[in-house]
Amino acid sequence: MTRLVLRGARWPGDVAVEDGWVTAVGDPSTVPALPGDEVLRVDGDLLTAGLVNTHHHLYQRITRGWAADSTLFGWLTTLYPVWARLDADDVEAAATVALAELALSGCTTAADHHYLVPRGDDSVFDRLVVAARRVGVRLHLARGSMDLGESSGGLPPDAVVEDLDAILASTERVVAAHHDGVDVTVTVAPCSPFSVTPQLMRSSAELARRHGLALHTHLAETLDEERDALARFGKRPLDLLEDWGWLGDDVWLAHGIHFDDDEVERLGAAGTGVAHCPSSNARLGAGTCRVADLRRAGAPVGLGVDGSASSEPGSLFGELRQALYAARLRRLDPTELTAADVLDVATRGGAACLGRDDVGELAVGRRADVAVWPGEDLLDTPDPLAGLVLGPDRSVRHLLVGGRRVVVDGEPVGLDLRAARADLARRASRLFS
Ligand SMILES: Nc1nc2[nH]c(O)nc2c(=O)[nH]1
Repeated sequence: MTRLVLRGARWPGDVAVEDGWVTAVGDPSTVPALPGDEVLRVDGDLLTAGLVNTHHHLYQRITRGWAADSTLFGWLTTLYPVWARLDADDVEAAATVALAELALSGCTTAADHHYLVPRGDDSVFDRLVVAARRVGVRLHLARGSMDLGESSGGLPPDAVVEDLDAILASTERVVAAHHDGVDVTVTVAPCSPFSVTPQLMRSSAELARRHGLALHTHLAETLDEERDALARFGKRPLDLLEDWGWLGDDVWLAHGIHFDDDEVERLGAAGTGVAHCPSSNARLGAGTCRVADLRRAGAPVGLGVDGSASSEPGSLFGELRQALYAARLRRLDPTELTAADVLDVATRGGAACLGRDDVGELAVGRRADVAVWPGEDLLDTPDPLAGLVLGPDRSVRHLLVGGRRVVVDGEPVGLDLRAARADLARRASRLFS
């Protein structure tokens, strides 16, 4: 197979890619020209490992801007009935646009927590895989689920929850149909403490461990969630999680904001990861994740966009700066999280949350998932990575996933994004007409 060499980058130098893997990184003497090389000039640009998005709800790209000033519970109760009207075509259309936008923002691996199965139609999971293959991004398909409706004390209306047995059977089907652990990785992902039964949490852990799959759920996102857990169970969310057998290094949690010191230590000791979603947390007034404390305690922390209904830009690149700002505001300390720290969270930290050691680093022996960031406006900055994180919003010039070109010259390959957005806008307007 032809070797592809990216030449002329300001950071970290030249990169060679063969058969989907990085085979050399460094100055031109480390990556000498070989006959037959294909060369991609990236003069003055900055290369990073592809960013890893550890939490998203791709379908929510169809409901941007709803319940704009609501808390999580108000936002959810406004949107559940709207989402109940979606069908599998809507989900595929929304996922296609959301994934293309993620790719443009440097994301090569995306975890999608999909817990909405309208009218029991679990072909939505097949459609998410279709969308990911069309765009070319690796998918961690978190088969979400809710089985605690309003009539049983849950937050969601009964119309959007599923039956426990149906959830487990469907999860088995989705694993058999799609899990390969490289391009598509299935995760077992009951939704949140106020939308699931303890039986679903325990059965999901059993199913996941039988197949060697990871577990994912929302936890400690809001004080409303904490009050609900205390009222219904007399326990804090993390204690419930532990009761359900979920405290382990095969688990990562979305948001993970409201942890006390002891809980931070327990998460670190267990190696349980946290998907930090700074824009969504701010948009919903949920709080600020203790990113630096969790990392110091040994818990993997990754970055997540969350759905575009609570994080409208849908840009993983944008979350880098947002994470840095949030951490510094929380502590009133500009050294709390550096640009290098947030890049580490968005790459190696995210990969660790997802249980992967083949992605998340631009290094020999890792998969060739590479983001090429335009660098011409950063030539006057002494620290190009700080300039990248702190600087203006940007999209990738090119994006490689396993050496495949997914974005070229700022455009998704093989997808008419303008037409896909127009189709999605038509579908979205139907929801409020
Ligand atoms: N930010 C979000 N939090 C959630 N909790 C829950 O149960 N669903 C959601 C969601 O869609 N977004």
